[in-house]
Amino acid sequence: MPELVFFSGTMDCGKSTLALQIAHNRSARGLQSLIFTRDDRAGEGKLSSRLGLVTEAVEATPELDLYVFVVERMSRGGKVDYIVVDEAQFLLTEQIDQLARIVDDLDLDVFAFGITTDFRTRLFPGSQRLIELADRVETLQVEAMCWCGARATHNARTVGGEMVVEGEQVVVGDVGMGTVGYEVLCRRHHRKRMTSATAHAAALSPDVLPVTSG
Ligand SMILES: Nc1ncnc2c1ncn2[C@@H]1O[C@H](COP(=O)(O)OP(=O)(O)O)[C@@H](O)[C@H]1O
Ligand SMILES: Cc1cn([C@H]2C[C@H](O)[C@@H](COP(=O)(O)O)O2)c(=O)[nH]c1=O
Repeated sequence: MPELVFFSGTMDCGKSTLALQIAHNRSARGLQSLIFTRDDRAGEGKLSSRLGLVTEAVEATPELDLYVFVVERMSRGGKVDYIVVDEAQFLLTEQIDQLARIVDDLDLDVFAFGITTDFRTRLFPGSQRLIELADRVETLQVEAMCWCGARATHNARTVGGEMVVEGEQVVVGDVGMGTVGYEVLCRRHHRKRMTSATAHAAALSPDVLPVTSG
């Protein structure tokens, strides 16, 4: 039975790598993927992993009807055995509905990959719709870690090194890079707005040095 599967997690937990692995393993068995992505850091029409692998993909712009795109490709004789979608959090809710229709009406598996929540800990609309519609939601097995060693469950945004909790929901970027950067944290440290830089600064502060007697 074909499925809509949502592989979700924080940034930097290996989602794009798994997407590429699924496509690689299936293509080794002669199965043809159709890969969609949206706003990958590597540029338009790319699916890229931090391990250095990158592949061509169809850019799922807001105007693109994914169901119609797949039907047209198949009716022109194109082989499509399954669908991979990366950065699925950026898709419109209607596009997630189109993915569900691809599974139900075209009998194709759809593997969608994306972060669940934004830097304010709020669901992205695309991820919310995936949680509502997916046959399965899978958490990735390789855990991203907070600086404290706990499992990272949330994404923090930093601007000029400072953690922020206000701003545009979508700002394409990477962990630990650029003026606007991201860091994965556990919930406790996301709540306390404590990034690795803040924690490091606090550890160096004389206020927290052990008090010696005498
Ligand atoms: N130099 C490296 N050596 C080994 N693994 C790495 C290296 N750089 C990144 N990774 C792995 O790649 C993961 C990020 O993969 P990626 O697919 O880009 O993540 P996501 O799509 O979830 O943001 C990291 O969590 C880490 O496991
Ligand atoms: C938390 C958060 C992230 N983003 C952006 C930053 C990256 O471009 C992608 C996530 O990519 P990854 O492959 O999962 O690392 O999402 C954003 O726009 N808004 C946010 O709140």
